[in-house]
Amino acid sequence: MSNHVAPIARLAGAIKHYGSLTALDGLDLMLHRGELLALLGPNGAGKSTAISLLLGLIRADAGTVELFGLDPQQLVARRRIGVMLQAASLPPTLRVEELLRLTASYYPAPRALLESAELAGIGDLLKRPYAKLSGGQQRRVQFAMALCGRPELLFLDEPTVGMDIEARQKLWTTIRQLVAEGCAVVLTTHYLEEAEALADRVCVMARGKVISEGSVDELRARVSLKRVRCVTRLDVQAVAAWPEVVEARQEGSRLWMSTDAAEVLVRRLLLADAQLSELEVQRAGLAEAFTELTREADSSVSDQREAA
Ligand SMILES: Nc1ncnc2c1ncn2[C@@H]1O[C@H](COP(=O)(O)OP(=O)(O)OP(=O)(O)O)[C@@H](O)[C@H]1O
Repeated sequence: MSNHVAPIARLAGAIKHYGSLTALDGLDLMLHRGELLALLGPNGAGKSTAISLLLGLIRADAGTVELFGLDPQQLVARRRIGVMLQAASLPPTLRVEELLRLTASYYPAPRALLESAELAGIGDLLKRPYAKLSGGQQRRVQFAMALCGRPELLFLDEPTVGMDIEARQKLWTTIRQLVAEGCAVVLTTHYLEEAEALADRVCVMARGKVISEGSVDELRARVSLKRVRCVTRLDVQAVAAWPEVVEARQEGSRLWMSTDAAEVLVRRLLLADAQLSELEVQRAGLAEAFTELTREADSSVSDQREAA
């Protein structure tokens, strides 16, 4: 993505304190048109705080926060975005159709009602009262509300929590379609396969800062871990205690391990079990990369504390 084009959203050196707690500690983030950025990080990393700043819901204590080059609290900037937050409190007596019409009325050039409903897969829910829907159905309605204004930028905070597999796949397909049409998306998720499936770029946050940033492939390549799988009689707990094994677990008939010394581990496995079969070695997935990156960030903070 070209960096010469003005970003759609930008945080530069953003700092946010809640009392003595530092929620954002000089956060830098940038997003361009047609780009899907996944914001990952453990609980409390500052993801929702970063989104709240970009939505103009809270103010930064220091640093720059811009939406379309403007202060996010300006209505003209907010009319160009769609939002799906974690907790949505909506008037419970309204029917889905009424909620969608009401939301669309805030935007200058909204989509037709049926188009929004189709994109979110809620065509059959339009006449139903919102409060009577299941959690997953309510999330789909919230998605329809987020996209009904034809936004140039969508904020999706944990969008697929509570959705079944079919609803999640439908949402992913629609997100891809919107991005292909030029819409930018900021996605936060704890489902790493969701970031893996959708993101052009991933920012891993910890303690209010970006600790690693790149494409899914770049993040994977940045960590040295490999994933080893095989069918073996060896005991998972015994293998987990080997020094070259970072993590081990049983998955059905297979033993699954992550390691930073794949060759050493493979030699040891083959020596320990001559009957071992179906051996596979792969580069780490995003999940292992994420765990290793956040663990590195944790240990560098405790090293600094010990040195102080
Ligand atoms: N309104 C608030 N008042 C006080 N502390 C807050 C407030 N909002 C967030 N925090 C704190 O700021 C830190 C960052 O929170 P934030 O919700 O941004 O994290 P997050 O990465 O979105 O976490 P999660 O993955 O759990 O949603 C946390 O320590 C949280 O407890």
